[in-house]
Amino acid sequence: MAVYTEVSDEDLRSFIAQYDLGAVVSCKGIAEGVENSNYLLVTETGPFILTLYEKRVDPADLPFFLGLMEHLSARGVTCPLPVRGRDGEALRSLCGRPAVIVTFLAGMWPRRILPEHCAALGEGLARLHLAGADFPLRRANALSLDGWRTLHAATHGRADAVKPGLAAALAAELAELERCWPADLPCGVIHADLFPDNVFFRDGALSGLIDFYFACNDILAYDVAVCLNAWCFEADGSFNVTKARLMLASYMKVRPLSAAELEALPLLARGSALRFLLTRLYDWLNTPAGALVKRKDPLEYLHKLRFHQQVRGIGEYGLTLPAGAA
Ligand SMILES: Nc1ncnc2c1ncn2[C@@H]1O[C@H](COP(=O)(O)OP(=O)(O)OP(=O)(O)O)[C@@H](O)[C@H]1O
Ligand SMILES: N[C@@H](CCO)C(=O)O
Repeated sequence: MAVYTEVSDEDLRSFIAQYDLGAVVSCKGIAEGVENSNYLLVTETGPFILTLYEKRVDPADLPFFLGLMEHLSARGVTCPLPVRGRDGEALRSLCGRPAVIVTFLAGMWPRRILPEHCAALGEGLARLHLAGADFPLRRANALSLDGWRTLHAATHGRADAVKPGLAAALAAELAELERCWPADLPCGVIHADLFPDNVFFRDGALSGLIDFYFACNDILAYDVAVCLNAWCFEADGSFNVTKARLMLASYMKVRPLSAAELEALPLLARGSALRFLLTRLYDWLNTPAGALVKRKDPLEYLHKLRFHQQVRGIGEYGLTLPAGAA
């Protein structure tokens, strides 16, 4: 469970006194997520989410994340809205951590992913990309090539303890991606972590997106590749081409992908697989025994990386190149 920082009743009462939310009715740690401490906070005026930002969030990035949620929400993308206190500020400090209250989104993330979820996700992702186009703040992707190199250096020495040969496989893949990572694809604001547990559905329809704390400016099709990995593989490791085709086709109805973006997908999917393999590996090796957080399996992403290394064309993702493309 992701509650790294315990908040005492007294600290919470004086924190909430800075808002017009009424008195606290209850505040319970949420047993999901791995990055930040999240609480379901119920006050006299309704439910909210209280987040204390932990390890991977640089406080200097919070204006980008919070501003982005406000920007997207104003353009019809349903996502949490930061709640401002009486002083007009949304971002403050609690228990020595940066902390924010955001609005509560109704809905549930899908525990069993169906093809129709993938179709809705594709459309939602494309709408997010269009809505983010005029967001004025910028944030580089801290978990792209340079960040992977740093994580690689921090995990290299112990990777083989997780799986023999993993260290060499990671070194070779990182070197290859550094050599041929695309430099001229369309960029914009991406979510960068749009896994099923960050997408809520209600009555069968996508009802909202959460967890913008990896959002940044990067290659738009990289976000599509993150979703291919997170949504289109089955629990047994097999790739579900029907889900991929539906996701990509729905995305392209809202924001068509160019031939160059489509051709780059296998490479971008390898990069995305390496990103989650490295962050999971780092956490695997560095999460203290007894921590109240469930470590995610890095090797799931080694398997996905291997899959994309074998892909020879986007036909394997259920698509054909547009007419006239090389
Ligand atoms: N605005 C919200 N409305 C409703 N529930 C929310 C909201 N924000 C977070 N939650 C709940 O808290 C859980 C964890 O939130 P979140 O995914 O943001 O945490 P995290 O630690 O950043 O996780 P991750 O590992 O996905 O990066 C979600 O799965 C959801 O159940
Ligand atoms: N979505 C990430 C965890 C949060 O970054 C993963 O599954 O590894």
